[in-house]
Amino acid sequence: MNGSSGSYKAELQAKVQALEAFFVDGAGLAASFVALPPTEVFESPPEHFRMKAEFGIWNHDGGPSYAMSSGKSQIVVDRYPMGSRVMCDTLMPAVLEAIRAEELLRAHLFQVNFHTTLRGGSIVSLLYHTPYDRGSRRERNRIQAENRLAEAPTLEGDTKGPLTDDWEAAAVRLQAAIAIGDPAGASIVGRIHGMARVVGHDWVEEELEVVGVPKRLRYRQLGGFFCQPNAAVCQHMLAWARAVCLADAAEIGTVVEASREDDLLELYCGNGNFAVALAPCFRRVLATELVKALVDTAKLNAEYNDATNVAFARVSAEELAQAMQGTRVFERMKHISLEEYRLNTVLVDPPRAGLGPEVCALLAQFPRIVYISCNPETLRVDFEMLRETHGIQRMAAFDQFPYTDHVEMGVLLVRRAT
Ligand SMILES: C[S@@+](CC[C@H](N)C(=O)[O-])C[C@H]1O[C@@H](n2cnc3c(N)ncnc32)[C@H](O)[C@@H]1O
Repeated sequence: MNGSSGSYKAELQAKVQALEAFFVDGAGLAASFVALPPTEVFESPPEHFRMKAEFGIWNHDGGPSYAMSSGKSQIVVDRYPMGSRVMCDTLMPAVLEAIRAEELLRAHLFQVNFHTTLRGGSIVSLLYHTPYDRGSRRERNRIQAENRLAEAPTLEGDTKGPLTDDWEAAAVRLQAAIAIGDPAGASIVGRIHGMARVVGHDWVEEELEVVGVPKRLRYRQLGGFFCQPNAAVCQHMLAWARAVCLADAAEIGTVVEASREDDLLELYCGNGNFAVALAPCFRRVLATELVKALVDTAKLNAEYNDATNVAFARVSAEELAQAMQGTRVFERMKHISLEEYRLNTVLVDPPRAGLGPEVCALLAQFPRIVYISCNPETLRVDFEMLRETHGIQRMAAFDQFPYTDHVEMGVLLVRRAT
């Protein structure tokens, strides 16, 4: 990356062209793709766009350094201008200085993860190899539940094992050093095998400005769980999804003060990122997600933003399909009366693996599908199923990952009249 905005734009243009060609020229797919709508392209800032990044720790003669893998080799990273400003200018130098100075922080450390925000406030996660017997499963569970390692067991004779009380004291010193450069501060989290010792919180709070939303949206984001990595582009994604949902509201419901009179179903809702931003556009929203910690965070985020018309359920997309077909009943959905919803729009934002046949069959029943995809290959496979009933009406490329081949897509699929 050379950081010049000219080269950024040229790279993005090439990426979008490749994406369009991929959809039009795909083997056996050309016939229904030739009439693609023009791609709406949403740029990233050319620098300091990544809110989250992970670095390996490479120990060499000059002391530990940050490293990233490139093919089979490791590249030392001295400066990382793709990382957010606070990550690049404050956190990375402070953490490196601390781990060079403090054996307690350095011993068995193999990775450092940064999670930052536009609002201010960060998490620095230090990941350690386990140098000791972790004890019985029951004991591990107890420790995990407390989210602390009050008396972390150490290797016999090794008084410097990770995550001891002495480690915590060193983490507190690191936290204080970071606060000198960044008054919003950082939490320091030591992690070993799913267990964590936390100095501060294992979460951050973000605020996003979304076109059409009068107040900034406030989100809690959990350390170690999914959230959109490029906050500036995430703001575009949320604004686009709102515009797409409202654009032809009159076709299905009646537009009342820029909101629909029908309801939204969301699958793969994560921490409520889309649900919260889309709630004012709909009468009601039913949002579902597999991971309990994310569902709990999504509920909190709905509260933060007065999104009182959103209900959440912890079910997988496949389970929801079964519930909607009436083939299974879930205790986890007992607070939801599906028959009370007027669901005409469904929004999906699946992981890289895409939707699969069971979920596509559910989606095919909806007049409108908003499909956010981090993997154009699986989007195309899913569309092979959905093309029987739906055509692509809008298509967007969100440049979440500048200077890589990856691109996030948004597609509005509308059911063809029969
Ligand atoms: C790409 S993330 C999108 C999250 C959210 N839309 C956002 O913008 O932050 C995909 C989400 O799907 C969830 N997930 C993965 N497999 C799932 C499944 N089979 N059913 C429901 N949710 C699933 C993950 O836990 C993750 O939160």
